[in-house]
Amino acid sequence: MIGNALVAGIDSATRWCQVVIRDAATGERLRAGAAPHPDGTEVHPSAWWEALGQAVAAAGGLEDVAAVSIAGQQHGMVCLDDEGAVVRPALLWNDTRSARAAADLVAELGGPAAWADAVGTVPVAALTVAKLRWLAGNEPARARATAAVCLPHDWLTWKLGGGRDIRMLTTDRSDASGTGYYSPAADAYRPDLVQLALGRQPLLPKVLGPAETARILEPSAGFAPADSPRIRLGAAELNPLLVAAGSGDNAAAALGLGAGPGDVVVSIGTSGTVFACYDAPTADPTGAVAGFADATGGHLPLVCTLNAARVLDAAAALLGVSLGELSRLALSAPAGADGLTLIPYLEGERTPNRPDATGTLHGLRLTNSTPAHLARAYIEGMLCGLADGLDALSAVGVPVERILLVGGAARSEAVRTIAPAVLGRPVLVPRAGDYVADGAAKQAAWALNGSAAPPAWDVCQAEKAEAEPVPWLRERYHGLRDA
Ligand SMILES: Nc1ncnc2c1ncn2[C@@H]1O[C@H](COP(=O)(O)OP(=O)(O)O)[C@@H](O)[C@H]1O
Ligand SMILES: O=C(CO)[C@@H](O)[C@H](O)COP(=O)(O)O
Repeated sequence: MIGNALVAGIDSATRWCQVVIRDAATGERLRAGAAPHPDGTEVHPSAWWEALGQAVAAAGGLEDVAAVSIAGQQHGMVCLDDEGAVVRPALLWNDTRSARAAADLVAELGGPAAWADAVGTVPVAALTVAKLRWLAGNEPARARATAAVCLPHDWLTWKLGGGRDIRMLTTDRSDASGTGYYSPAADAYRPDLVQLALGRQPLLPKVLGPAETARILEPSAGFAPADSPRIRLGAAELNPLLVAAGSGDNAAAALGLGAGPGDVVVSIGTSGTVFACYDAPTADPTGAVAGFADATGGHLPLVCTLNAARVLDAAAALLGVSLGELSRLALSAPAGADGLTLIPYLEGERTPNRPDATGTLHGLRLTNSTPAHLARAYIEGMLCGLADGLDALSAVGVPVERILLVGGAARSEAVRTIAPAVLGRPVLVPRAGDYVADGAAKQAAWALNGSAAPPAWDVCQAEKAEAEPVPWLRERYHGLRDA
């Protein structure tokens, strides 16, 4: 029974940390706070801890909160020595230096199908397993010093619990499934694949079930971590704080949105992701669909692109306009931008696996060399990349009945207007919200009340956006993408 208990959900994303505090029984949103993370694809975990402290303080602290759960950016490699000290800055999901290592691992196990069978996912640079191989090959001393390997949400959960003994590290199925050395179909680590990547066996976090508790922090035990006075975790007279298992950020978003069978979430944030809650594991040998686990005990087939909202940031910077003006410009140009097409691989690409690719603008003419055409081409190109993700999910048998469009770029009117045309179906656009943090808050409430299912709070009011599909635009894109 959770009465009027409060729960906190934390989203430790690539570029910032967001904290949301809700009523555990009703789901009412009470307070929130945020703080930025440093830029870059290699970040010291202490920066996440610092930001988490600032975000918690901005959200009014956790003194009155009964349970907390942390969702985090997936795949980042956090290496700890046997004393629990960080061995090197974490390599993040969007760091592509491990592309060669991923290709080597794929070949060494016998090809993409062997990986899809083993762990549901074919390694690319993003996956932790590839980063481990990169570490072994490029920083052997640091590889030898690595006594434990964990993920961003695992590390933060452990820090919240005092962060001393590496044997106390925990993770959950959803985030473990993004390492490349955990099989969500078998619900087990694959130590042989860790051995293949690193040449030895570091300690791996214990994998908790979706509603399990990672730690209970007793006030009398003085649980406020000494190195972060900004996290005001509670005074002695207050109740214990339950720390739930946490999850990967996309799994938390699915939980926060209440995505059900037939729902596909298209999230346009720092990463572009297309994913669905699904009842069976997937094993896509093409590598397009990663066979991740969700945060409820099921599966989360997912396609991830590196080029999403930041493509629009780049377009706005190029044109010297705000994001609002970029949207207005794009909507003033015709569908297809009079032949102007962007292949949006500005950061290389993960799906398709082209880590060294660059972006290309095709079809420039005098008539379409305008800010409006350029704005339209950037948005259409970015959306074409995500539409390919939708096709890839369908190809592995995932039903697509409703599309939920979320993420920072869904705030753009042009994105909301053009998305149904490019994706070829109507989209539901939930009101802008912190769905990852909301999912984490639901998980905290679930662990707290010990019920069979997560709370059914409805935090997601959505509007429908419809448009005439433009299949010719995608055909043109495909021709240029594969040229
Ligand atoms: N109105 C807008 N138009 C286009 N992009 C936007 C708008 N508002 C925010 N964004 C972009 O959304 C991105 C952040 O998305 P978000 O989903 O919050 O991030 P993350 O994936 O890191 O959690 C940023 O690149 C930001 O510029
Ligand atoms: O790598 C993936 C999914 O496989 C990314 O989705 C990361 O989990 C980072 O997410 P954001 O910071 O964009 O939310």
